[in-house]
Amino acid sequence: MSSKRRKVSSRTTFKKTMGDVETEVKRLMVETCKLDACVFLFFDSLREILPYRPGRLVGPPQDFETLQVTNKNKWKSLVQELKQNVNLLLPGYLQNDQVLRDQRVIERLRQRWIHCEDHYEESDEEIDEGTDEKSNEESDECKNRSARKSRSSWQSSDLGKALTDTVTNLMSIQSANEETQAGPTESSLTQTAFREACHQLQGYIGSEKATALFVCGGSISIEGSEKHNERQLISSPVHIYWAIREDIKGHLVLPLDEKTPGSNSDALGQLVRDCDPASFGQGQQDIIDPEYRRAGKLDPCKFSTNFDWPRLGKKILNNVQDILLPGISTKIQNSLQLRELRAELYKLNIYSGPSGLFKKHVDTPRDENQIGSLVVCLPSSFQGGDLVVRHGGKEMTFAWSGSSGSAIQWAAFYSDCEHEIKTITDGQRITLTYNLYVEELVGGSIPPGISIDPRTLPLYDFMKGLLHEPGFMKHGGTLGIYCSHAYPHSSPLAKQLLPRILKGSDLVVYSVLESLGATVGIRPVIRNTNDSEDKYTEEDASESQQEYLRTGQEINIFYKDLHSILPLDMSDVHHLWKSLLYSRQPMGLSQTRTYAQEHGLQVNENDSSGDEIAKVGTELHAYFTSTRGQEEEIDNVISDIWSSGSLPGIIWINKPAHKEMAFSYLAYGNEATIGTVYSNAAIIAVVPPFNKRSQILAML
Ligand SMILES: O=C(O)CCC(=O)C(=O)O
Ligand SMILES: [Fe+2]
Repeated sequence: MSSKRRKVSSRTTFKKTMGDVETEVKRLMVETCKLDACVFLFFDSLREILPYRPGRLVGPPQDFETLQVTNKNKWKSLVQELKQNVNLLLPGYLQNDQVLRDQRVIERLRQRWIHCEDHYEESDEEIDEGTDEKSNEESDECKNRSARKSRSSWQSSDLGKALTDTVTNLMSIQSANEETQAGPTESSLTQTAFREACHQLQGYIGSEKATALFVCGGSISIEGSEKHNERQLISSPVHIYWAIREDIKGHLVLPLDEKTPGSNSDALGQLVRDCDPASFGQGQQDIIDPEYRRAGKLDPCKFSTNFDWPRLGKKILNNVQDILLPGISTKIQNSLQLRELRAELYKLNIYSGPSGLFKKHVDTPRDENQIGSLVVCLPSSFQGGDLVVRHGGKEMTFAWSGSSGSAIQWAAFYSDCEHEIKTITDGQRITLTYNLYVEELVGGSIPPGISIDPRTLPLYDFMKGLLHEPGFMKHGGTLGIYCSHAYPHSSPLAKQLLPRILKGSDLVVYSVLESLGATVGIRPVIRNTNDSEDKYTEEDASESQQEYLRTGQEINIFYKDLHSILPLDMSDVHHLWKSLLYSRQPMGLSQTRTYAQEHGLQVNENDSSGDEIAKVGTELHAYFTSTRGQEEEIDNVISDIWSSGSLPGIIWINKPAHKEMAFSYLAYGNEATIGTVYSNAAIIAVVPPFNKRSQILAML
C-alpha cells in the first residue's frame, strides 16, 4: 500500500467504468485477504520459533530466507505450508518458486510483523495505567484476558450470540459468492424493493403521532386456563357483586365453570337482567336508542369487583402510558417525565347476543385532562362483538371473541378516536370502561416489564408482512433503529432500566420485532468518528481508483480494519480469509463515485458500500473517564477502552435523535483538554434467515 499522491488535471477520457473500479476493488480485496490468511497462519507459528519477540522494535528482516530460528525443521515445514496455502487459494499467483522471494508475500509478511508490535504496544499502555513496569509476559497475559473479556461479553447475551451467528452466516454466503464469481447474493427482493421496505418502516417509526400510536391493547390469562406463556400476566377469576334489591346482593364469578358458587349461567342471567339500558352522549344529552346502542350498564356505585386493579390495572396503565403519553406532549404542557395516567372506573357494560352493539361514536370527555378510554373485557364467552378503533385513516380491530371465555382483554385509545362495537351474535360481552386522565406525577417509579401485546400495534402487520417475504433479508440480517426518545443509557442503572423504560414508538418497535422472532436488544452506538487519518487514506484510496478510471493502471488497495466482533479463526486458512474479508472495508469508493458522477460517468445508485459502519457496544456501558487519548487516534482509543464491535451490514433505519456522554478522555491540542465521546441508544434487532423465521411465523 503506497500513499504516493498524484495530482492529475481532469481529462475527459476514461478507460474504465465505475463498475470496473468496483469489480477490481472487490477482486483485490479478496486477493489480499487470501494472501493475508496464508501469511497470518505462517507468522503465527513462526513466532514460536523466533529467538526474540517480533515487532516494530525488532523490525522485519531484510531477507526472510535467512531468518534466524530456533527450530530448523519446523521452519522448513512452515515455509512449505505457506507455499501450499498460497497455491491452494491463489493458483498461479506465485511468480517465484521460492515463496519467500515473492515481493508481494514479503510485503504482507512485513506488515504483519509490524502490526503485531503495534498491538502489543497498545495493550501494554492500557494495562500499564498507574503501574510503572510490567514484564512482557504479564502484559500479554493481561491482553489476552481483556481480549477474552470483550469477546465473552458478545457471547454472554442472546443478542451478542445472534449477531455473531448472523455475521458468520452472511460472511460465508458472501465469500461463497466471491468464490464462484456469482456476483451479489441472489435474492427475490431487489435492492430497490428492499430500500422501499426500509423506507416504509422508517415512516412507521418516525411519525408516531400521525400514524401508529393511537391505540394499544393486551391480554391477561385467567389462572388455570391452559393458554398462557411465562411473560403473560395472570389474574384469578373475577368476582362481581351488585345490588339486586336493597337487601339482596348478586354474585357472579367469571369465567363460568358451573361448579364454583356464583359461576353459572343463572348468576350471569341475573346480572344481565339487573342492568339498566345503556345510553350514549349526544350533545349535552344522554340518549337511549337501541338502534344505535343496544347494551346494559351498571354505574360504579351499583357494583364492585375484585379485579386486581392495584397490580394488574397498574400494569395496564403503565403500558398505556408508555404508548399513548409520548404522543400527547403537544396537548398537555407538562414535561414527559412528570406525567402519568390515572384511570377512573366509568361503567360496567353488557352487550348480549344476538343483537348487542354500539355503532360508531367518539367518547365524550368528562374533563379537559381526559385523554382517552380504557376498555377491560372480562372473561365471558361471546361471538362477534369486534371493537374497531379508527384514527387518522388507520384502523385497528380487537377481535376478542376467540379468547373471550379464558382471558381478560383490554384496549386503550385516545378520546378523539372513532370506535364501534360490531354486533354480538351470541353470549355476553361484559366490559369495564375507564376514563383516562393525565396527571402530574408525584413520586417516580420504574414501570414493570413489557407486557404489551404487540399484535395490537399497527406496526405489527406491516412488519409481519415484510418478514413473510422470502427476499427480505433472506439469509438473515440486522436492523438498527436509533431510539426516538431520550433515556439515561450510559447511567450505571441503564442495564436495569432498559428496555423496561422504553416509551412510545421505541417500545412499539422493540416489542413488535421481538414478538415476530427477532433477537432484540438496546445497545449504545458510537457513530463514525471520522478521524483525520481516515480522511487522508480515503483520499489516497480514491486517487488510486480515479487513476485506474482514467488510465487502467493498477489500483492500490486501501481498507479499514474493522474491529470485528469475530475472533479471527486461525484453525483453517479458508475460514481465515473469509473472516478477514468480512472485517475489512475498502476505502475511497464513495469519493470515487462522486468523482465519476461529476465527470458524467454512470454510477450504480444501489451500491451500499458507503453505508455507515458504527461501533456498537457489547452492552450498555456506564460513563467513565480515561487517561487515554493523548496524541492518539480516537478510533484506537475507543476500540481499546469501550468494548464494542464495528458491525458491517447493519441496516440503519433512521437517524439518531438523542445522545449521552459515553466517556471522557484526555485530549492534547496546544494544551491538555478533556474530550468527550458521545453515544446514541439504538434498538438492534437480528432478523433470522427466512427458513428459520418462517417456522416462527407459522406458529404465531
Ligand atoms: O365495551 C366496549 O368495548 C367499549 C364501549 C364504549 O365504546 C363506550 O362505553 O363508550
Ligand atoms: Fe366508546
